[in-house]
This record gives sequence, C-alpha cells and structure tokens, in this order.
Amino acid sequence: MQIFKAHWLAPWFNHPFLATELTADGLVLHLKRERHGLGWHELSAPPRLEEARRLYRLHLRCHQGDIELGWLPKAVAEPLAEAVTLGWYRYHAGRVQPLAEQCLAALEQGYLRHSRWRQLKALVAGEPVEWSAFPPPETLDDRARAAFELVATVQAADEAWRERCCQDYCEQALAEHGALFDGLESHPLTPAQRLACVVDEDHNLVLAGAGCGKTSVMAARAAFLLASRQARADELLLLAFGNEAAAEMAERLARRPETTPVKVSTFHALGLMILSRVEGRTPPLSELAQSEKSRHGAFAAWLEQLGQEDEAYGERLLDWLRRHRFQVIPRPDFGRLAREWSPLVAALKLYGEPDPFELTPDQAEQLALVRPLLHRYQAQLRERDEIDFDDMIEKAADYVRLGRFEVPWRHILVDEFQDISAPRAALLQALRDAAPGLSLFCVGDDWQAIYRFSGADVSLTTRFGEHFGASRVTTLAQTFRFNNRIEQVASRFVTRNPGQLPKTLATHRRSEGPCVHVLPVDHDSQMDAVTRLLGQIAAQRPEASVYLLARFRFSLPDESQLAGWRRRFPDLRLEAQTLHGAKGKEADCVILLGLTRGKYGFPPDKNGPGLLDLLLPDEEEFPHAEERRLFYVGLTRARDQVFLLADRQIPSVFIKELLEGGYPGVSRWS
Ligand SMILES: Nc1ncnc2c1ncn2[C@@H]1O[C@H](COP(=O)(O)OP(=O)(O)OP(=O)(O)O)[C@@H](O)[C@H]1O
Repeated sequence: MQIFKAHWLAPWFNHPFLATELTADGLVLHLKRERHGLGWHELSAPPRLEEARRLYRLHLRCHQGDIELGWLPKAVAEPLAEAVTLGWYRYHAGRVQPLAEQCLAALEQGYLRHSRWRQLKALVAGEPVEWSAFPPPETLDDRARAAFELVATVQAADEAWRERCCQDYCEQALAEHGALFDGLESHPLTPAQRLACVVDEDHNLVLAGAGCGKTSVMAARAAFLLASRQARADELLLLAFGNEAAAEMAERLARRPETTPVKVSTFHALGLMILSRVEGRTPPLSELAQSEKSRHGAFAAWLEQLGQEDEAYGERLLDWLRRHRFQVIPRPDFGRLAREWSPLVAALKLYGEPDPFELTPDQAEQLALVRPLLHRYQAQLRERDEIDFDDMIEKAADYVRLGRFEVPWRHILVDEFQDISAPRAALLQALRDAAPGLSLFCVGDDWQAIYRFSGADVSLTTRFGEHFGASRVTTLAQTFRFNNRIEQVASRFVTRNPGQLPKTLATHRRSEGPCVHVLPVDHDSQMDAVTRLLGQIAAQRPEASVYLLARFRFSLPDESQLAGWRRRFPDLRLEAQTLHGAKGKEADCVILLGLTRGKYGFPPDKNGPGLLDLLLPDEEEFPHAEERRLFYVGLTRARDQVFLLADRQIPSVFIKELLEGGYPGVSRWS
C-alpha cells in the first residue's frame, strides 16, 4: 500500500484532500473526515499532471465527473501520477491483453476477408476506452504495451487499413510460394494469375476472357491452398459443369502429386452425394431426367394423349401447329414438338410462370398448351416417387440449410461460373452459410455465357457481389491461346453488345496477316470445302490440331466422314464438336460450319423473343446476345487460324457483320 500526501498547508487553504492511497482496486482519497474510494473502473482516462504555483495538481477524469487532487509537492505528484497511470493501465490490461490475443488470432488467419474483418471489429466494439487517444506509458511492460497498441490500431482501422492488410498478405504469400507458381504448369504463372490464386475474400471471382488461363488458375489455386496449409485435400471441392470438364480438371490435378487427392465433382454429382448421405440411399433419379431420349419420348406420347383425352386441347394444339407451319398431316410430328418444347417445360418448372402481361396472345396460347405437359411430368415423378436434377439440386440445398448435411469443405472452387443457374447458386450459398469460414472461388467469363437456354443466369457473374455479398473480383488481361488478330475480331464482335462487361485482352502471340478467314461455300459442297481446307492445313502444318465446330450437331460431319479425313490426313489431330461442347477446349485451327440463315442457321432466326426467352431470367435486349457469345466461343477456340464456311447464298448475319463491319483481321477467300 502506498500513501501520497498533499502539502501540509493544504487544509489551511481549505483543500479537501489530505492524502491519496493506492490499492489494487483503485485509489482511496483521504478527506478531512472521511475516506472516499475510487475504483480504476471509475476513471475514464489516465491522470493528467499540471503545475500550479510551484505545486502540482492531478486531474482525474471520472465517469461521474472530474476530480482534482491539488497541493501536491513535485516529489509526491510525479510518483503519484506515474503510479495512478500504471495502476489504471494494469487494471485495463487484464481485459485488453486477452482481447489483443483474440485480435491477433483473427489477423493471423490469413487474408483479412470481410467476414473476418467484421469479427475483428466486433471484438473491439465493446471496448470502453478509445485506446488510440491514450498511448500506453513506457513504464508498462512490453507485452501489455503491445496489447494496447494492437487494440488501438484495430479500433482505429478503416477500410483502407483492411486493404493494406490484404495486400501485405498477398505479397507475403506470393513471395513464399513463388517457386510453386513457377513450376505448377508447363509455363510459369503470370503475376496476375498468381495474385488471382492468393486473393482470399469470402467470395472470389476471377473474371477473364477466353484463353487467359482461368483453368490453370483454378488448378494453381488448389495447389496453393494445400501448399500454404490453408486447407487439407479433403477440405477442397472443385466443381465443374460437365463430366468431361470434371474429368479434365481431375486429370490436370493428377499431374501434380500434391493435388492428386483433391475432389472434383459436377453439380449433379454433388447433389447426388448430398442426397445419398442424408437419405442413406441412392436418390431415385427419374429415367426422364437422365435420358433426353426417354424424356422426349414421354413428352411426345403425352402430347398425343392430351389431344385424345381432351378434344378442345387437341383442337387448339392442331391450330397452333398449323399457324406455326408444323406438319400436321397425316398426323403431327409429336417427336419434333417434344424436342422443341422440352426446354419450355424445364424453364417453366425452374422459373415458374412468366408475367402474363408480357406474353403475346400466341405465346399465352403456347404456354397454355405446354403447362399440361409439365403437370404430367410432375405427376409421373410423384407417382413413382422419383426426382429430376432440378429437384435434386433444390433438395440438396434444403438439406444443407436444415443442417442435415455436414459440410466438410472450407474452399469451394467453381469453373465456368458464367453458366451457373439460380438453383445451383442457391446450393452454393447454402453450403457457404452452413460452414462458417467457407470461401467461394469462381472463375468465369461473361463473354462466354452460353447456357441461358437451359436456365443459366449470367447476372450471377456480372453482379457477383450483389448476389453473394462480400466479394473480390480479380481480372486476367493476357490471353495465351490466340493471337492478336483473332483477339481483335473476337473481342470486337462480342463487345458490340454493351451489356457485356468491358475487358482488355493483351495477346501473348502475334500475327501480322489476317487469321479469321471467310470462305463462301455452296450449301451442298460444304464437306468438299472442308476436305480442301484440311489438305491445305496438312500441307502447311502436318501435325496441326483442327476443330470442326458448328451451332447444331447436324451441321457437323458424321463419323464415317471424319474417319475418312483421319485416314487421308493421318497426322492432323481432328475433332468435331458442337460449339456448346467445345467450351474450354482449344486447337490450332478452327473450321466453323453451318454459317447460314434460317431457323437452324447461326444465329437461328426468331421472330422476336420466343416463349423460352420470357420464361428464362433476365432477358437481354441486344439482338442475338447469347448467339454472339457462342460465336465468340467458336472464334476463341483457335490458336492460329479460324476458317468460317459461310453459306454462299444465304450467309449468316454474323458473316455479313464481319465482312461489312470494318473488322480489321478478317479476310475473304474466293
Ligand atoms: N502463364 C501462362 N503462360 C503460358 N501459357 C499459359 C499460361 N497460362 C495459361 N496458359 C495456356 O493458355 C491456354 C489457355 O488456358 P486455359 O484453358 O486455362 O484458359 P481459360 O481461361 O480457361 O480459357 P477458356 O475460357 O477459353 O476456356 C492453355 O494452353 C494454357 O496452357
């Protein structure tokens, strides 16, 4: 116990305080006739010493009002001030030190994501003192001082500070893992690709044009998370859209021993896995969902039945078909109708009824004819206690939300994000909400969004942050696949639609001459033109890879034709694929077939938006917006040369645009 006495003259001048005693809990003020206890908690600031006519007074700022201890000789005042200061800080240190440790633990978790930032700020929110106003005294021990300083920093930290922490984290991660990024792929990753791998916000989107190495980045991100021990292999989930893309990604990861055990799944396989775990059985997936042929067969049969069971329906159907120039004699081609209406049934199920005020009378009639098909489809699923893929994804999301599925992942990486649909995004959101600290890492390119017809919603990419919350978008601006000439044509073509996000693409490869060639061909001699072209390619580059691409499968050569070419040009690596199937792939040369006009042209002719457009989310205003992106996908599969086989009589409007729209890198062959 220490007692600090006021000057002996103090009482003669009616000063009430005679002495001050220091205890573990605070101060005891000795007055003339009483003693007054003042706990440390009652002081709202450290004391302030002031000289007053050769004596000193100590100001104590208290929550109840200020107190002044006057008449203190210097020899008493200074040690008293120091002791009160130390006592006050030590009292608060009991709370501030553990708090600082919590802050440090939060900061050491890595990238200061928004969620961690909110937790960090919440930690210091209840702190009664704004510590930046009271720097701790030198006399306090180092650990306690550091604690006060850290808490003061966190209290004062703003968004710019958070940004700096994120940058520091990235710089450190890049320096530590430089060798990993150098050697992961056959080529060292660029600085932008590396940065995209280490940025670790709650929701991350890597946005880049074709050929910028998004898939390389996704594989490298997985390797980085493992190498930096931020996740174990079983805490990573990589999602790809189709089985083929998933297999390719798995194969890519398998090339490096450290990423071999990482799980790559499709959305469907993920849904199946969640349902199987929760229900303890393989989900009863309907044959109608699994086989397009069965679905179309069932729809055709139901259309016929509906007409037989309900005369009015049959009449209206016939009437609608006649008006739309369907063949109805001797009987309607229900198979074709089933194929054409199947996406309408799927969209109606997925997105519900459209706004009736937006429908023309013809579309309202078509919807009335399609609706019973959906009812039959749903009734069959119910009767057989079966589900389809949409039900599966929805059910999986419900199980996750209800906590019936324990989410084992800390990082979910999604490829080709631009093609995600709202229900799949909802599943991702459910997984994220169920696993605190789970981060989403998505790579995509809104210029390559080509699955709107099957429910994809590109706004989930273009308005990523609005949909997912705290997010960081990184961009890759260098493309490695194609040369400057192809880039000029492809980028210009796709960005004629102002709705596409602006991107600048620098090319790694350069070419002086035109690399996009338009070859007018007669419709019937298209395959002869391909033969001649393959001969020319083989003469110049015998081992080139060549992709034959088309909007519709029927525009592609059949297997026997392909086999013939393969025999004739044995060293060429020849593949044929629809444009949708070619997503994510590349070849030295691309030959694009079927560039004609008409209902099955490219783009397919439509009289205004069809019913499907109105059923799907976010109808786009720019003409042929999705078809233009598909054309972009086609152009950007080529590393060196693109050959566009255009119908000589009725060329596609895209060809007209390329030839007449002042596109610099396009040549016309006669
Ligand atoms: N840093 C790099 N240096 C050299 N080549 C690279 C680099 N990164 C990627 N590549 C190559 O660029 C090509 C395109 O890469 P990738 O397929 O990952 O691109 P992508 O962005 O996924 O393209 P797309 O969107 O068209 O599918 C591949 O051949 C890949 O090996």
